[in-house]
Amino acid sequence: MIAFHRVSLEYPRTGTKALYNVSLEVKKGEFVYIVGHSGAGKSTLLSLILRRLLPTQGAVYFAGQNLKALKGDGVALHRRRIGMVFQDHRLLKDLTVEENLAFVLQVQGVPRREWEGRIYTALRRVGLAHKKRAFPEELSVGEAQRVAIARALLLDPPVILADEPTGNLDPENALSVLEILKAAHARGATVLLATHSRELLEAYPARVVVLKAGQVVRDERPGEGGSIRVREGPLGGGKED
Ligand SMILES: Nc1ncnc2c1ncn2[C@@H]1O[C@H](COP(=O)(O)OP(=O)(O)OP(=O)(O)O)[C@@H](O)[C@H]1O
Repeated sequence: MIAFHRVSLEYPRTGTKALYNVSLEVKKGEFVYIVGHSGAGKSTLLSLILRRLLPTQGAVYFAGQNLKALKGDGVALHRRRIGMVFQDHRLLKDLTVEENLAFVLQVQGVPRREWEGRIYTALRRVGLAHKKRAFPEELSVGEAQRVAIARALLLDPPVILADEPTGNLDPENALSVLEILKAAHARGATVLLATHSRELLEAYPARVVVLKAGQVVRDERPGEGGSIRVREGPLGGGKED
């Protein structure tokens, strides 16, 4: 589904080498944690999949297609295949929950007759159908993040990228976000989740890719090499191992 072939990424303005020679393959339907210290390159890796960035060297493939070859509409169509969730909810504050979701459907050209059903399904999946008329500031932090996930899942994208989606949440809300992502995974989505949270990895063991200073230093699936437990260091405890 997603493949990195010897990808390096240098940010041109600062010369920061954020990724170096990363090769990685994620199969359709996999659930993958991306972990590593702050600055290890997790967000950069997700931005390359979104094609917000192009590699300085190497290539990123999505469903067999080199993302570098996408032009014009191709980029927008590519991004439709991806549901993106960030640490902050990024909801539009002057729109209600249902208007926030309708806005996405409008932008994506979904026929108006489908809006109500799609919005209801998406909100029900995150347990917030009863909040459709609330404004973002009338929601708790956890609820707002669940609405943001509902928005990301509106078009049933085959791939979900979540960049530290539980970073602002208490453990209970973090686990409910994980449950929603697990359910999307169970419906067949490929999920990449960048996180510092050891609790998530323990609550739902899955493949773990560890980045350190822009390189993949570990890549383990549950049951492989005995354990997927990641040591104290790479989860962002602040000290290098
Ligand atoms: N737009 C940018 N321009 C220049 N350098 C950048 C940019 N974005 C990130 N970097 C640098 O690239 C490196 C990787 O950053 P990245 O955001 O990918 O790390 P991360 O693992 O997601 O960190 P965090 O856990 O703090 O979000 C860091 O050294 C960072 O300072």
